[in-house]
Amino acid sequence: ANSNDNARSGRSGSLSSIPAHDFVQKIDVNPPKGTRDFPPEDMRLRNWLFNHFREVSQMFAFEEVDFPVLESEALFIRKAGEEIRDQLYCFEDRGNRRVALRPELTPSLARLVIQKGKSLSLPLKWFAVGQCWRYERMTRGRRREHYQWNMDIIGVPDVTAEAELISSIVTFFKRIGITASDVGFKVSSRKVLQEVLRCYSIPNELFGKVCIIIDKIEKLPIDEIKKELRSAELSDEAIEELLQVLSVKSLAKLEEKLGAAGEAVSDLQQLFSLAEKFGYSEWIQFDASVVRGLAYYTGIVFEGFDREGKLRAICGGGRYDRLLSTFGGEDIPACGFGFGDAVILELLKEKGLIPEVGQQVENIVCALDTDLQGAAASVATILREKGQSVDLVLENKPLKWVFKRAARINARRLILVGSSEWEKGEVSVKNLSSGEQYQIEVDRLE
Ligand SMILES: CC(=O)Nc1cnc2ccccc2c1
Repeated sequence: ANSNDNARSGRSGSLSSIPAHDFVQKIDVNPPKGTRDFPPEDMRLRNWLFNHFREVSQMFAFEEVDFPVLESEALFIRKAGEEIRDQLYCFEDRGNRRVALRPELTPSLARLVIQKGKSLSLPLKWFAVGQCWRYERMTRGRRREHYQWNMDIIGVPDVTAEAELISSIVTFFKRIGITASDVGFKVSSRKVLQEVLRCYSIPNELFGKVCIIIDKIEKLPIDEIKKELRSAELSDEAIEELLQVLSVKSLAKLEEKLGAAGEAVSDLQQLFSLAEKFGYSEWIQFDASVVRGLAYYTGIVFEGFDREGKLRAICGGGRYDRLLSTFGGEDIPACGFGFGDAVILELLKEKGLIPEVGQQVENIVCALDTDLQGAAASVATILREKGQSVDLVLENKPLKWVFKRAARINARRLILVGSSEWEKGEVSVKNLSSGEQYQIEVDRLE
């Protein structure tokens, strides 16, 4: 039995005579593997970032939504060989239900759209900022959670929707000081793959799987890619043609290859001309090799990248016109993107753009002796009712301590409640930036 048992059974004398600390097992005070705490300074930076996510979303008239972090596992079971599936944080709950911590937000959004069905008036413009999870063997020491900003447009079949989404991300980048020389967007369409596969009469079911294999093209040796494509029943001829098309460097060359009649070329041409109207042409480039690693994309796909090539993709998205029917709903055209909270902070660090977000408190209020603690509380309440922030000193502390705290919380002014002033209904105020000092009736404080 461990020492706790002794304590409980009292075998070793009465508890009070023994310091409790002998018995309590120290728990691990770190957060679970792959997860983070957000102490105040980190939380201020996170709020700074998420406030920009929200302000841009609202500037584009998107409405905020959210979903449970816990979903039925079935929502994420796809058979296309995605990494996100291999790392699903899934388990059986105490009701023997197969559940999962969401690895992404889009399937939950699709579920809610189906649930709401006809009561929704299209188009929907929804955004969310939510924590997403993956279960990786800690061999890779990577994080198991991150926060993702998503924006989705549901009910618009035109590439005007994708153009709008890219515009919102460009707006976000500009707000935080990132320029077109720092990052760009690689843009392509999965209809390119579709048109090639159709020439080789590859069945549609294989489309998702082929995309997931192609998405690994920069991570695996080309022979491995070919091997996986062969095991997906593609002929060598189809594989060669596929890899050929994926290396096309311009929209003009693509048109030569696929002809101008196909949707792939016309969608991309429309997107690039819209980009000009939106004013973000210098942010985007055609890159046939972009397919993204999610099986459900069906059209335009794009990803934000750092031009120095040091970091992983900053964000990514695309059109997913067939997702709802995979859950038994009626298909509604849709597109969206996901923007994680990790890579962007690495980029901001690289560019020296991490903002100084200190605590900002307007007032620190302190009673000069204990029998004025109530008076100090009433002063704090008056100021708070005027909408001001107040750090009320809650114990009888020496002035030296109060000044140190005032500096640490970056208070604008110090309000001292002293007996002689209080008898006149006044307090004494010290402006902590100018040093100016004066007495004033509390009601005249603003
Ligand atoms: C760089 C990083 O933290 N990526 C990350 C971290 N956690 C995740 C959790 C779920 C899905 C994708 C994830 C991706």
